[in-house]
Amino acid sequence: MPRPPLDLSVYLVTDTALCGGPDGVVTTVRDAVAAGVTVVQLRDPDASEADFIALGRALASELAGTGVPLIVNDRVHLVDVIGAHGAHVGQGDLSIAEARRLLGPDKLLGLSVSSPAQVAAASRIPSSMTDTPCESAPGPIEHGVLDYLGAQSLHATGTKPEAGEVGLNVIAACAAASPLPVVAIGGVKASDAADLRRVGIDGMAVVSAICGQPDVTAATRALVQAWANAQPGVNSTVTPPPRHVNVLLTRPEGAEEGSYTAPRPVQEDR
Ligand SMILES: Cc1ncc(COP(=O)(O)OP(=O)(O)O)c(N)n1
Ligand SMILES: Cc1ncsc1CCOP(=O)(O)O
Ligand SMILES: [Mg+2]
Repeated sequence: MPRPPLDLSVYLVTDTALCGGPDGVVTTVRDAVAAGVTVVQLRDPDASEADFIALGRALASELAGTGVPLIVNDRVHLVDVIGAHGAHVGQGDLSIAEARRLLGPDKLLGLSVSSPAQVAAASRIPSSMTDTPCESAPGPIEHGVLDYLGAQSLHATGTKPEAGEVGLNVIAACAAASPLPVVAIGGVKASDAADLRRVGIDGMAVVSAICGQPDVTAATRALVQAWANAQPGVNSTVTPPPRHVNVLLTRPEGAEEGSYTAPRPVQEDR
């Protein structure tokens, strides 16, 4: 089943320590969503499995009825346990084939990239995802395996120093190379909105621009306003809607659940 289109414009990635603990994460998410955040990712690499599940469930219940999807960082196997809408994985995490197998066809899946080469690699077809492997065949992006990319890092950031910094030109090249929406992450502030929209990025993923801010509502509104005021560039995939909306993953009769075959385009509007 095709997933609904995603509004990535102001994408909050949580940080439990910066928010002052799990209760602070819930409060931050509540205020940020009320102020216009469009996606929430639960990220807590240090949490125990039990604490991660408890916080995830609290966020799922907080987000119920808001239309804002909850994305689980790294721990794809917990998406259903938590009642989340999808997962985000990086280059060093489990493969997108395995992530999609665990998620099934209806959940959202994002992948981190740091270069146009990684966007291209995500577009190459793993033989596990098709019964007709072929060099020129469409890859996971066209197959609807992925929903969006997270391009990192715009700026060096104290939140994740090891992520480094690639700068605006590389972020722009990732957007240009991608048929999927791309959200930028890494030191992103409201003042980056104009540059990011101009080069075709579809949203701003932030941790410290919201988490730990003295006024989460005001900080979020500043991001939302900056994004709304910025002009979209030529590569933006926001308008018209992303192609993946029109791609259907099919499971042949008798095939094991979670196994995938080539998608069937159900509508072509681009
Ligand atoms: C939206 C978004 N983009 C990139 C990342 C980074 O993911 P990853 O490279 O796997 O690093 P960790 O976050 O797992 O430390 C992200 N989380 N979200
Ligand atoms: C999770 C992650 N991945 C790349 S940079 C980053 C952290 C971004 O945090 P901040 O928005 O505070 O710079
Ligand atoms: Mg990861």
